Amino acid sequence: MYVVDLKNVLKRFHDGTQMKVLYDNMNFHVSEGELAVITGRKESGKSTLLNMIAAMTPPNKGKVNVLGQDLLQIKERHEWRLKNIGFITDEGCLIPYLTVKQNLLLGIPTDDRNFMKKEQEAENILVELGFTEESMNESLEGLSSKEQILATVARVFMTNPRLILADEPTKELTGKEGKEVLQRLLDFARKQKSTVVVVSDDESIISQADTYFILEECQLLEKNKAI
Ligand SMILES: Nc1ncnc2c1ncn2[C@@H]1O[C@H](COP(=O)(O)OP(=O)(O)OP(=O)(O)O)[C@@H](O)[C@H]1O
Repeated sequence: MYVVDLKNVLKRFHDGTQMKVLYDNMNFHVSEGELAVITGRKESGKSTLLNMIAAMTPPNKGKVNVLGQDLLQIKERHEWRLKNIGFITDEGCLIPYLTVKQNLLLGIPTDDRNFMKKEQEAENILVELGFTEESMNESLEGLSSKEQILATVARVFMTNPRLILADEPTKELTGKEGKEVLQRLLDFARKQKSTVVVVSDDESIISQADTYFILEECQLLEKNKAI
């Protein structure tokens, strides 16, 4: 079974003056545990593709099946997404004045009988991602951009998602820092056996991909990794 399976997908938007076709009769699939990397020129539809896989925007035609589920048939899309998908972008979704650890434990009351277990889990994830005791107890706004993105990654891993979608998560970082964040993300995903679809043109990530695609002329073309 494919974790992501798009068949004959058409997606178009009207920008007010004309119709823009992003994909036409496009097919794309990713197997369980794989790392698929997607690149493409600006505004070719990379973010829209991840949004479609996360059931945030439907195709105009064709089928989108994710984790064995026809997305058009899901009634509670938000719940389904929270349960199954980890979405990582460079836009912060955490609360700046809370500490990293508090952000990871958000929504779990301290008197919940699982709180201590969850706290331990949060600490383990943060240590794995390179946080120290001190930095995990620092408010988010006191951290570097690199640490803030790693905190977002940690929050996603707290939900143990089967599928991780990452949309240029390190766009705002320098080459070296960006590579480090992506590498930590991939190492952790591999350990959790999550399937990953990442939009990135970082060559060190492309070289580790199981499959590598370029979004071009309304199609996802599979490319040889030797670029
Ligand atoms: N909800 C929408 N309504 C109208 N047009 C949209 C909508 N979402 C995306 N588009 C258009 O679709 C095109 C592709 O957008 P998308 O963000 O998916 O591309 P991208 O490849 O991720 O771009 P970038 O490389 O700049 O991040 C753009 O022209 C964008 O304006």
